[in-house]
Amino acid sequence: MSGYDPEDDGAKESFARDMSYVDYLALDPILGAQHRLSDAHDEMLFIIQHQTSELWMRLALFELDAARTALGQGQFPATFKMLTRVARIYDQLNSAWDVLRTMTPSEYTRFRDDLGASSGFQSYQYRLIEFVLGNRNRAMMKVHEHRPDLHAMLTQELSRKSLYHVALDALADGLGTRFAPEAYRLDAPHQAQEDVMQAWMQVYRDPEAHWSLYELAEKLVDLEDYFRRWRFNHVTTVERIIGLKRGTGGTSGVAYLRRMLEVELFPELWHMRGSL
Ligand code: HEM
Ligand SMILES: N[C@@H](CC(=O)c1ccccc1NC=O)C(=O)O
Repeated sequence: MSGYDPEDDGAKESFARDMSYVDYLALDPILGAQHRLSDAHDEMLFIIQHQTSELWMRLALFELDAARTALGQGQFPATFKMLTRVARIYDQLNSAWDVLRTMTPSEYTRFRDDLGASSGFQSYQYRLIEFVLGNRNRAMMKVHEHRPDLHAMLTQELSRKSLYHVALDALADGLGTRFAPEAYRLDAPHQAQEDVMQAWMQVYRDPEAHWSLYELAEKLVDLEDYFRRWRFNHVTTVERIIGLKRGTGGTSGVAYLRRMLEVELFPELWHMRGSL
């Protein structure tokens, strides 16, 4: 495109008084926030990988919260669209591990000590996502006590119904039934309930009769499937990079992360499949 001058083409070029791309996207704070603590080349990758993950998690939270509201109002198509978007976000996060995996243990050790006791274990957005979905463990909030604002955000989330609780309301309404209160505990991980499992089985045995609930169930399973892949990619990357060392956050590291692979967000949706 030799000789091309955007001005001849009508491109606006003076932004002294108008909002520009840089202004709108707040690129100064965002692109000025990569503060390496070492001179290790790979630390830049490490920081950006985490910052981009946190940005995608921000969007995931935004969508999950809106999906929860829409579902509470019986707006199934809008809910499905947002849940599909969250699954796509996880697809993005899952692919991103391929970039981080280019870092070897030799390269990571060059700056690991500089990380101190900081760890993804302290990602409040990750914990909020778990809380919104229904995996609620108050013990995970303790690391945020030094930040009353973040602690309050997590506490506030525990006072609301989880996305799964709202899905169970929709399920109960659709089938004209009610579930025992154990299904609705606000501040504990959701435990599989027999009545809920029976209800989902009713839906799967006659999908045509309960199409919206059937679609909702599959969206939730899809979401959990992607979420599980994220956990698996994380633990595999961690093992590849630090082996069985303890985590900077103080946990057993890979052993802890393997244990987390067993978490079930929507247990009845997985358990009932073997009985169909
Ligand atoms: C070199 C790469 C990485 C290593 C070696 C690593 C290591 C670890 C370890 C050992 C833990 C357990 C907690 C601890 O004691 O520190 C952990 C937790 C965690 N990490 Fe990473 N991690 C890496 C990359 C990432 C990335 C890219 C993210 C994306 C945000 C992330 C997010 C998390 C989260 C959310 C937890 C808490 C998981 C839970 O409680 O279930 N990590 N990580
Ligand atoms: N827990 C990691 C350190 C780590 O990965 C980390 C450190 C600071 C900020 C984010 C991190 N990512 C995930 O845990 C480790 O034990 O090496």
